[in-house]
Amino acid sequence: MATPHINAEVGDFAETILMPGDPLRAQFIAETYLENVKRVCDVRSMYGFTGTYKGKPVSVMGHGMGIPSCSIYVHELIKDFGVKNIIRIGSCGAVHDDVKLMDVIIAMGASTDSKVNRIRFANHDFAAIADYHLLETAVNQARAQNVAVRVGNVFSADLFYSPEVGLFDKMEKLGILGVDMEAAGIYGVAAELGAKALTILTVSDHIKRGEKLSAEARQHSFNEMMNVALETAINL
Ligand SMILES: O=P(O)(O)O[C@H]1O[C@H](CO)[C@@H](O)[C@H]1O
Ligand SMILES: O=c1cc[nH]c(=O)[nH]1
Repeated sequence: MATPHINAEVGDFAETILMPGDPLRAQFIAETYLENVKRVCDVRSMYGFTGTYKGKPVSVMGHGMGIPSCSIYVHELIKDFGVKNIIRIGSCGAVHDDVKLMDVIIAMGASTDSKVNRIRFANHDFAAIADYHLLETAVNQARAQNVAVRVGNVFSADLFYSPEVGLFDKMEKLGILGVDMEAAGIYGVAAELGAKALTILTVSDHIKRGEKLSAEARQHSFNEMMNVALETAINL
């Protein structure tokens, strides 16, 4: 039955869903990679699609920007629509000298300045981590496709434009590979509701060097990440 944010029916989504922040990236993926595609929801133009990839069912849907937005969609997809595996496919900023635009990062864990996981966990630190099977499958699929991936810790920030002087230097020192705005929240929702989650990111900005991809490139050019995510989705 439809929820306040997803106007689909039970059974409309596959067990595994790919989720970018941008609903137009979701549409691009559905139109470019999936066959037999049906648009299954469109509330607030947050488009969701289900189709097949190499004959196996896969869904793709946007989740918006920031932990509050993605938490609503991921919660309802798991609880109301039976989705079992969430694979976020996002963009991120880099802070390390040796990480460059278009590099692909797999978030083994996600640090954050958001309080959501403390709210879930009696104000204690919660280690927001990827599901190991999803992680291992993604690494294996990347190797099979000769896609170089970095695997490690990312940082999910509440603010895209951070006023905290020096925060990015601290991140670099602590080995944070990329900065996004959702991974830690999605890992928290998945843990709370007993689902599996993974985040794969493509570097769209170098925060320290001031380098940026265009909006068009963020929507249409992340093919290596899409291929790794789609092959992961059908090899679980
Ligand atoms: O490209 P997406 O998946 O939206 O991810 C990143 O891009 C947005 C900010 O530009 C935030 O949602 C951030 O996490
Ligand atoms: O959250 C994000 C996403 C892309 N680039 C950034 O700098 N931060």
